[in-house]
Formats: sequence, structure tokens, C-alpha cells
Amino acid sequence: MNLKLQQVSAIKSGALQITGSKSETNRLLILQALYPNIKIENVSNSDDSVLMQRALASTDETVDIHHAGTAMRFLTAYFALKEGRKTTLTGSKRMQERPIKILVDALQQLGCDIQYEKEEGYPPINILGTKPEANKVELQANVSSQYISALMLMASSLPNGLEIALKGKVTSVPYINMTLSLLEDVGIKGAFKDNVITIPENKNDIDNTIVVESDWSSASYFYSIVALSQNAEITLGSYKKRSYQGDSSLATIYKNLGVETVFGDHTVTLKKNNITNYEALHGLDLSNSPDIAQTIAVTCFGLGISCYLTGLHTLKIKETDRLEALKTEIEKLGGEVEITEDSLRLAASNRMEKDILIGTYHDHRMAMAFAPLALRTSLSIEDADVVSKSYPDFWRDLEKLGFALG
Ligand SMILES: O=C(O)C1=C[C@@H](OP(=O)(O)O)[C@@H](O)[C@H](O)C1
Ligand SMILES: C=C(OP(=O)(O)O)C(=O)O
Repeated sequence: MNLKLQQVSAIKSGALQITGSKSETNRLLILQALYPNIKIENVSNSDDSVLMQRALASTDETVDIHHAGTAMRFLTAYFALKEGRKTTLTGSKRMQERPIKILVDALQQLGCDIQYEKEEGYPPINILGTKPEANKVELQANVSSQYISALMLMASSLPNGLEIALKGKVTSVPYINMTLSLLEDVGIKGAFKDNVITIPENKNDIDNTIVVESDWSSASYFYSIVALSQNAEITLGSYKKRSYQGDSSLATIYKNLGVETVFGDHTVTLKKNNITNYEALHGLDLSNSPDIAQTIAVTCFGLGISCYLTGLHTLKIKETDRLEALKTEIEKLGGEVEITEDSLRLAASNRMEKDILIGTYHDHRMAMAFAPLALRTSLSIEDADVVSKSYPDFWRDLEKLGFALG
């Protein structure tokens, strides 16, 4: 379904409750599968978390996780270490193009039994669960942190825990720290020092209740809306100042784009002010928070300012090639974008075409990143339901703020 967004001149101030972080939820669901007395509150209602829950509950031999990257990676390690269980783990067409070799190699190093069903290095994979004796593994860390988190989440179930040595420049580091922090919250105290992660074996009962913080990547779209508005003020729950999510760097980044963040009791209020520092957008390294790159690029385009975003090497293997997709869609609207393998340069421009259909390429973040441009022009979003991968209530929440949809 294509969704038309009328141009809106002003939006209402409002308060929204954002669903739980899908990254935190999907880690905790794996830990709950290992330690069933763990309780999770503010569970994400994202498709990716629903798919994860279904996969963990399934007794079928074939498990299909559609587009969910974390589910694919975390479940590869989970099923590989589930002794005696035979699983074919598969996903959408795009998932079958997203690499998994680094993780499979690491699990094979440990002694796991995993075969590729079609193309080497890519899902679907056939897994026969084992309990390996080895407790050391080495893997390349510059492609996806999800491979590392997958091993960390399973490590405490191995007879001697696990030592994970990371090679190369480590990418998406906050997601590794998030895994470490959640493990610690349930009582498993690991360490990450000098590119070596150590997770001990756990023999204790675990019955903690963990409250998932709401999703910061989802909050990014409201940062963009406030930046593009005259004077909007939006309160979002439930957030905390000391977040496990690297995308909470939004507060610092959007300060440069005229958005002030005020932390309340479990909320953040985003307020428009006119204090900007656009220079900070020139050479902004997003290797710690890849999921907000699209939001930031589109905000800058909406503001008519230039930006140069770096550290984007992981964007090519996400739900789509996000660098290509951004270039194509911003250029349709009249912008000028140059991309390399790991960077995006947007030229300053006041051009903004009307009534363009924005392609979304099965990528929830393409739909959500472009929606705030309705504060500047009328546009349509292709396949608008794609947002449910991380944020099923997105369009309803935009309507609450006064966006005119349909
Ligand atoms: O571990 C996680 O929950 C995630 C890690 C990141 O992936 P990469 O480590 O592949 O960059 C991020 O893009 C993804 O949305 C969620
Ligand atoms: C990249 C993302 O998800 P995943 O890799 O888990 O599919 C995302 O949500 O932006």
C-alpha cells in the first residue's frame, strides 16, 4: 500500500509511548529461552520480535525469520548449540543475500555442525545442534556486531563459558556493550577488554525481571520531525538517560540541528530551539549508530543543509543497500548525493520536488526516515506497512501529531 502524506505546516505537540527496543527485546528473548524464569517487561511489538518469539516456540524443522537480522544471527548460534535439534533456518529473499559466513565459521571453529543449503556464506542453513567442548573462538568484527552478540548470548550455556577474540576494527560497538550489560543484568558478568570478550559459564538459577527501554532508533523520526518543525515539542516514553542503546546519541547529534532533549522521569522531551551547529554534521562518524544514518541524512535534506556522514560501511548489507536507496530517493526529491562504500555526502540545496513516490525497498527505515519531509512537501511512501519490522504503530503515532495521511 502506498501512503500519501499531505504537506503539513505545523504539527501538534504531544506525548507518545514508543514500543520497547527490538535489539534489547531480541537479546532478552534468547536469554529467556536459556533461563525460562527471566521475565521481560515492555517487550517490543515489532515484527522482528514477534518472529523471534515464534521461532523460539516452534518445534518445526524449518524456521523462517523473514527480514529479522538479529533473529537470523542470534538463532543461528542458539540452534547450533541446542543438542540434537535439527533446524533449517531461513529468511526472506533479502535475508538470503545478507552474509552469515563469519558467524557460521566461528561456530564451526567451536565444533558446531552447520551446512549451507544454497549459496555458501548465506542463509538458508541446515543446523544439527551440538554441545561443543571448545571455549575459545576468533572472528572478524568489522562486518556486523550481531555475529558477536550471537556468540555472547549463548556463551554462558557452554561448559567453560567462552572467550571471543575480535579481529579488525570492531563495528557497531554499542550493540556489543548492550549485550554485555543485559547479560550482567540477568547475573552473568562478562568482560570486554583489548578486543577480547570473556563470558563465564552460568550454573545459577536466573529469575530476574528486566524492563526493556523504549526504542531509540524509533525515537529518531521524532527528532527529525522536531528539527523540521517551527516549534514542536514531543514527549516520548519510556526512556532513560543512561541507555544501553547507542542510538541515544541522537540527543547529542540533534542538539546540533536545533533540538534540545530534556530527560524527565522515564521520558524524553524533544524541543525545538534555534541554536544550531551544522558544522558538526561534516564528518559525523556513525559507525556506532548505523540505524540512524537515514534519519539524519533526510533531516539535513529537509533543512536544506549539507552533511558528510562517515562510518557507513555496514549500510550496504542491511534491509537494502541503504546508501544506494538514500541517494536514489533524495535525488528524486531534488537533492544531490554522493556515496562511497562507507560515506554519504549531501549538498546544501533548497530544491524540494512535490508529490514524489518514495521507494522503500522493503526497508522500514526508508519509510520512516522520509515521512518527516511532510513538514516541507507533499509526498507518498511506497509499501508503507513496511514500518512494522520495528515500529508497527508508526503511522498511527504520526496521525496523533497531526500528520495528514491517506
Ligand atoms: O545487535 C543489534 O541489535 C543490532 C546491531 C546493528 O547491526 P550491525 O552490527 O550489523 O551493524 C544494527 O544495525 C541492527 O539494527 C541491530
Ligand atoms: C538493520 C536493522 O535490523 P536487522 O539487521 O536486525 O535486520 C535495522 O533495524 O535497521
